[in-house]
Amino acid sequence: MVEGAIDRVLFSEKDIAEKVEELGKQITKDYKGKDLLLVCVLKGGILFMSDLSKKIDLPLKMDFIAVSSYGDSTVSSGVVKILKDLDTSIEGKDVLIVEDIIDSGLTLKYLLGNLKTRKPASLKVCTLLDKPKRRTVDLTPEYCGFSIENHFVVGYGLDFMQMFRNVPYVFIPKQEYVDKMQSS
Ligand SMILES: O=P(O)(O)OC[C@H]1O[C@H](OP(=O)(O)OP(=O)(O)O)[C@H](O)[C@@H]1O
Ligand code: HPA
Ligand SMILES: [Mg+2]
Repeated sequence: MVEGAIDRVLFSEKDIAEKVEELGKQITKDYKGKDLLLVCVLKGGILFMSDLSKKIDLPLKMDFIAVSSYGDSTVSSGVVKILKDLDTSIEGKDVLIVEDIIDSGLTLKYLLGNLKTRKPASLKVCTLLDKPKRRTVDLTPEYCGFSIENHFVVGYGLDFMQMFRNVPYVFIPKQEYVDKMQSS
């Protein structure tokens, strides 16, 4: 069913699993002895956070925040809204934000600014994908799975019109498919 929507698979399940393992090992080293709190940025970060957390061999906590700037569009509106806030205080904690993708950087810029005011001991970012050429604000993640060109990508948490988040790999959708869905 998904096949009809795919132009090209960018990262296979195996590519992703290997990268997640590598990132998990690095984070395990870097956060040893710290009070690690993973903050998943919903909804896109859910699959990555779930897999990544299993590869971090440390006691850690998790919390979730939901923000939105895209809605059903493939272009950021530039206006970021908190749809669901964290359940707990992050004061004194070593916070690692887990994102599926950094595109313009507007979502993260807003989140970093907002979370910084809550006095975490440290605040860093781990993203599966990064599109550095699309950046409109200056921002570099401490941990990044793959740097990609300016493609709209879908799968492994990333949606197109809220669909395909459950696809276990990352793909570029066919332009005809995107156009057809957006016009219907
Ligand atoms: O760097 P930016 O241009 O801000 O784009 C990146 C953000 O946009 C997407 O989320 P979206 O707001 O679409 O919500 P979702 O995670 O629920 O899909 C994605 O998951 C990132 O959070
Ligand atoms: O390439 C993307 N795909 C899906 N959602 C996104 N949000 C920002 N960039 C993207
Ligand atoms: Mg998101």
